[in-house]
Amino acid sequence: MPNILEEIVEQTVIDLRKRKQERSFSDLGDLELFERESRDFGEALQLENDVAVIAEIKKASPSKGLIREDFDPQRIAAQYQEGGASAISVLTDEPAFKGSLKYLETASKEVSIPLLRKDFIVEPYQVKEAKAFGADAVLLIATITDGHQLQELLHAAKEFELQALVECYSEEDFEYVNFEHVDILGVNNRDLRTFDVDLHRGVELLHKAPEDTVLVSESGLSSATDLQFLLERNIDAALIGEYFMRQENPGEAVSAMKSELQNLITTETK
Ligand SMILES: O=C(O)c1ccccc1NCC(=O)[C@H](O)[C@H](O)COP(=O)(O)O
Repeated sequence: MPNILEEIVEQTVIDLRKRKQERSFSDLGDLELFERESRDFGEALQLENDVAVIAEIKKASPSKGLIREDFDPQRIAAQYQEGGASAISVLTDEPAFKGSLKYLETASKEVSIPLLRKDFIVEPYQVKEAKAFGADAVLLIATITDGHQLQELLHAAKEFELQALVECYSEEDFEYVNFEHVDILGVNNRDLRTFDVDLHRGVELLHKAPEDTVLVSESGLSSATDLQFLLERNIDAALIGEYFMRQENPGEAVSAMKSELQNLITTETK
């Protein structure tokens, strides 16, 4: 596992320990949103002649520090939905990303499109927490788990009626992924040792998944040309955070990127 992930997970586990002392696993089931019916994340990512955009609510990151000063998760969620995002990813990790479960809860009450909890999930407690704060899907990072742990987390996701986006960074991570239980695969284009982004490498890895897997390209995407690159290679969805968060109206930026992609497609088929 790259060092940066080791550091993030170490802090996440300390933070998680505190939350578990404040609220037990069974008490999570008493929270208001726990009974809410999940929205279909996987289905939302499968569009005809288009790339679904998973727009991310991301205040800060370890590589860039504070990304957005004027940060109102409720407004951003509403703008993303209005701009045509297919789903929203909410970073809930506090130590490294200044995220919060409260942002997830706020977004869940604001929009009707599916929500992904983006965090560093290592225990079933965090999966139940995702459900209790309004998520429809969880990100499970293969490289921070072993095969057994990943299976346990996938099982928890199923129990709480959440879908799972399983994320790989490298070919070695595929060892832990049992595709009989994984329908949605993401590959992170960012090399965590150098922070360099390589879309070609990401797509190459995604194509190693079985044919009916929903494929998601993650990180470093910032233009309609990037989406066109993905569309031409049969990638279903793009997870985009920093680029949208740096725009004045993140939702208008989603809408502009999606229309530009359609223009590019039409121009090239003329
Ligand atoms: O964003 C980071 O710096 C980062 C560093 C270490 C581990 C994960 C990291 N990001 C999480 C993500 O995967 C991204 O937030 C997500 O894919 C969106 O990426 P981007 O569009 O580049 O903000």
